[in-house]
Amino acid sequence: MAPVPPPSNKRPLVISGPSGVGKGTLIKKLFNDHPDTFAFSVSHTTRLPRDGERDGVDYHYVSKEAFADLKAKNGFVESAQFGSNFYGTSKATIEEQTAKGKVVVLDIEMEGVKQMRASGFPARFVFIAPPSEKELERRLRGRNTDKEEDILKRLAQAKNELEYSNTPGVHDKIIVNRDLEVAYNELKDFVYAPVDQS
Ligand SMILES: Nc1ncnc2c1ncn2[C@@H]1O[C@H](COP(=O)(O)OP(=O)(O)OP(=O)(O)O)[C@@H](O)[C@H]1O
Repeated sequence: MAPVPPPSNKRPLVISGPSGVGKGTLIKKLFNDHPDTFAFSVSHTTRLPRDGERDGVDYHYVSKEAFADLKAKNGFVESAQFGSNFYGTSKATIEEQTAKGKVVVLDIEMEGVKQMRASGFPARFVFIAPPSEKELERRLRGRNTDKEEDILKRLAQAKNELEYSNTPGVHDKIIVNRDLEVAYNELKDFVYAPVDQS
C-alpha cells in the first residue's frame, strides 16, 4: 500500500474522554497505521507504572518533588491531580516533537482540556464518548488493570467528563466509540481533513 501523506493540519491533537472509553486503543491504531506521522506526547505522572508500562514511553514517571519543581517553573501546558497522583504535559515535550515535524497527540482528561482551552494553546480537541455508562463500566472492569476503588472513582469522574463534553465550543469533534472500526474511521477522517475544515 502506498504511504498516506501526512495531514495538512499539523496542530497538536488533544484526545480526551472518560477513563476506559478507548482513547489509548484508538491512538495506538492511529500510530500503528501511520508510524512516522504522529508523536505521542508522553505525560509526566507521579503514579507507579502498571505491568508492562515503560518509563519515557507510556509516561515519564517522576517523584512528587520533581513534579512540583517543574510545575513551579511553569513547565506544564496542563496538569491535574487524580486521587493522590499528579499528571501533566510538559511544554518541552510538545515543542521537541513539533520541531521534528510530527503531529503531536495528547491524551488528557477534562481539567487538562479546560487548562489548554484557557491558555489559548493552538490545538484540535477531540472527545471520545462511550455508547453508554454501562458499557464504559464493562470496559473498565474488562481490562483488569484497576482496583475496585479506582474503578468507582473513574466512573464518578466519567459523569463529570460527559457533562462537560456537552459544553458548546469546547470540542472540535465528538466521536462515540461504539464499534471500534467505525470510531477509528471517524477519527482518521477528522485528523486528515484539510486545514480549513477542522
Ligand atoms: N469500541 C470498543 N468496543 C469494545 N471494547 C473497547 C472498544 N474500544 C476500547 N475497548 C476496550 O476498552 C478498554 C479500555 O480501553 P483503553 O484502555 O484504550 O481506554 P482509555 O480511554 O485509554 O483509558 P485510560 O484513560 O484509563 O487510559 C480496553 O480493554 C479496550 O480494549
